[in-house]
Amino acid sequence: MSQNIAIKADQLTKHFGAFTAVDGISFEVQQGEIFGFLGANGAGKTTAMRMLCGLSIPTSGTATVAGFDVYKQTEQIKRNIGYMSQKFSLYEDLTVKENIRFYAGIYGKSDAFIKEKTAYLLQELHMESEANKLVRSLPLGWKQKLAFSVAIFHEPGIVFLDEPTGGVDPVTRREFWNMIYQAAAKGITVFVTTHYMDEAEYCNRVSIMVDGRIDALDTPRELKRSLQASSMDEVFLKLARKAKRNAD
Ligand SMILES: Nc1ncnc2c1ncn2[C@@H]1O[C@H](COP(=O)(O)OP(=O)(O)OP(=O)(O)O)[C@@H](O)[C@H]1O
Repeated sequence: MSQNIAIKADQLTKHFGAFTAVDGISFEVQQGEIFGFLGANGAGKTTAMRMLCGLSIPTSGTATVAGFDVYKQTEQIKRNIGYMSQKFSLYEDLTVKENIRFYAGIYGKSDAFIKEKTAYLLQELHMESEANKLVRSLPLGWKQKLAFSVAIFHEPGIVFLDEPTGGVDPVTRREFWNMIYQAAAKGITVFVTTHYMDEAEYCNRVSIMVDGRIDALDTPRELKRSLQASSMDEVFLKLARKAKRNAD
């Protein structure tokens, strides 16, 4: 069966001066896959993700995202992906509706598309009565769901999520993951970092970064089997224990 490759990295590397933040990582992510990108604090996840999103030029190595080159085609990458950063970038002093309109406008969507899809989205999120409220006034979990919805509003093929569920309760995280599954079921490739090991179990495949390198990459089931671990928590602890790099 031939599958489409959404993301391909080969020896991708990033130096900051003499420090190697990302050290020759290589992997492929298939279209529609939920790919977990794990690692301890400071392992290099955000740096790697920023290179893949066309936000930071690599020092060496190669990578393509949605078929576009991370050195030469960063604008095409940005148009074809969604990105939810750790400090997810909703405007707190705009309303829910204004935020949606703002981001949809960046991607050049028509007024008709924005109007129809906004109505659908607010209904899906059960946020119709919040439409005209400032984002500042929303609970964190709602903001995160809204930020995710905004990140995929322009219907990209790939979405990058950098610790999208930090700081919210398990029920809200579970609801967030239902949204991720729905996106993946529509064929959107999901590249997600998380520190929650229960979330790692929800991924199709998981890579674990240690000190800038990918130390393990497989399905959660296979990782547990090969490391003789009963949970992803244990897998993570066994690998992360080897880290020499100090977290910030
Ligand atoms: N602009 C920069 N200049 C210098 N060093 C940097 C820069 N950005 C990141 N680093 C360093 O690179 C390393 C990897 O950082 P990165 O943020 O990619 O890690 P991470 O795995 O995403 O961590 P976290 O889980 O805490 O977000 C860290 O030691 C960090 O201090």
